[in-house]
Amino acid sequence: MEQILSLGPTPAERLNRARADLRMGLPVVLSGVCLAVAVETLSAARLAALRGLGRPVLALTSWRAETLKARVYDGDLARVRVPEDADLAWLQALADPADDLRMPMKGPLASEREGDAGLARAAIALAKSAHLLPAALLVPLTGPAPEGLTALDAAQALREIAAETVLAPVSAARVPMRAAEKGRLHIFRPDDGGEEHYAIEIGAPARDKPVLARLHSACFTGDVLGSLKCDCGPQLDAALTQMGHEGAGVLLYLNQEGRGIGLANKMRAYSLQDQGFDTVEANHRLGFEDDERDFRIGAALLKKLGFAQVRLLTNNPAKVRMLEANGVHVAERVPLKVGLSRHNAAYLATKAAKSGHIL
Ligand SMILES: Nc1nc2c(ncn2[C@@H]2O[C@H](COP(=O)(O)OP(=O)(O)OP(=O)(O)O)[C@@H](O)[C@H]2O)c(=O)[nH]1
Ligand SMILES: [Zn+2]
Repeated sequence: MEQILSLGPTPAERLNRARADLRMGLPVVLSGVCLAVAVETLSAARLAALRGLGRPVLALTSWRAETLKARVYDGDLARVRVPEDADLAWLQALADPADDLRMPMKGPLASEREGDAGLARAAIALAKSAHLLPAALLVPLTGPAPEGLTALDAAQALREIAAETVLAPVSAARVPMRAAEKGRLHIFRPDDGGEEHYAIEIGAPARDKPVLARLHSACFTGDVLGSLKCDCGPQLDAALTQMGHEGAGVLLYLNQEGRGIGLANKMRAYSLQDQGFDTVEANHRLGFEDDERDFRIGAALLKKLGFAQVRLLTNNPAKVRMLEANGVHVAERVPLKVGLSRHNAAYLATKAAKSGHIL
C-alpha cells in the first residue's frame, strides 16, 4: 500500500503540474475551495464557464494595483471585484499594462477587504513562477471541484514556491571555448522537473582556495543576439576570457531570464521602456518586484561543485550578500565593467541609482 501511495505526485511535483496547467489556460483548484486561472492565458469560453460557478475576483500585485488606483487592503496584493459586465478584454487590460497610456481610465475599481487573501497570494505566486503576468482570476467553489484539475493546498504551494530548489547533476562534458579552451559544462536539474541551470568550469580550480566565479543570469537578447540594451553579452564574454587567462574559474549560467520574470515578460518590460519607463518602473508596472531572481540557486550550485570561497565577478552587492548569507565566502569582489553603449547608459545608471549596483 505504502508503495502504491508513493507513486503519486509530491507537493512539489503537483506545483510544477499546476504551472503547466496555468500556462495552458487551465484552472487549478486551491485548498478545495476555489478555482484559480491566469488572466494571461484565460480564454473567453473558460471565462464564461467560470462565471457560471460564482462571482470572480481578480488578484493583482500591489504594484499593479497602485498603477490602476485600486485599493490595496492585503499588503502585497489587491483583490479587485469583477463587475457583471466585465469581459475578457477588461480583465486583460487590468493584467497587462501595454495599453495603460493609451487607455488610462479603467476604474473605478472596488477591492475586497474581508476574508483571507492567502488563496489570491498563492494564485499570484503560481502565475509568477509560471512566468506569466502576475494576475489571476479566482472563483469560489460551491460544490465539488471539476474532474481532472490539479488541486493544491494554497499555503503549502506558497511554502513550496519559497523553498530552496534542490538541484542534482545530470550530465557533464568537455566544451572547448573561444575564450577558454579547457571548459567543462555541467547540467543541473531540480528534482521537481523545473528549470535546469548550468555550470561552466574552466581548468581545474582548486577547491581549497577562492575560485574566480561569475553568477550570470540568462539574457537571450544580450547573450545570443548581442543586444546593446544591456551589458550581459560583453559581461559573459569578459568573465569567460578572464577565467581563460587565469586558467581557472567557474561560471554559473542561471536560467533566470529577465531577472526571473521570463523572456515574454521581459519583452513586455522592454515595450514599456520604449514608452519612457526605466527598467525598474517597467517591472513594477507589470506587477513584478525589481528583481524576482532566487539568488540561493547560485550558492547551492557553488557548494555542490565543492566551492566554499569565491572571488566574485560582479557589480551587484546583492549577489555578494546573498552568497555570504548562504554559506559561500566572498573573499573578493572583482568588478566587471564592460559593454557600455549609448543604448544602455541609462539602464546601467538606473541599476546604480535604484538597485545598488556599483558603477
Ligand atoms: N526585467 C528585466 N530584466 C532585464 C532587463 N535588462 C536585463 N535584464 C535581465 O537582467 C539580468 C542581468 O543579470 P546579471 O548581469 O547576472 O546581474 P546583475 O544584477 O546585473 O549583476 P552583475 O552583472 O553581476 O553586476 C538578466 O537576467 C537579464 O535578462 C530589463 O530591462 N528588465
Ligand atoms: Zn541582458
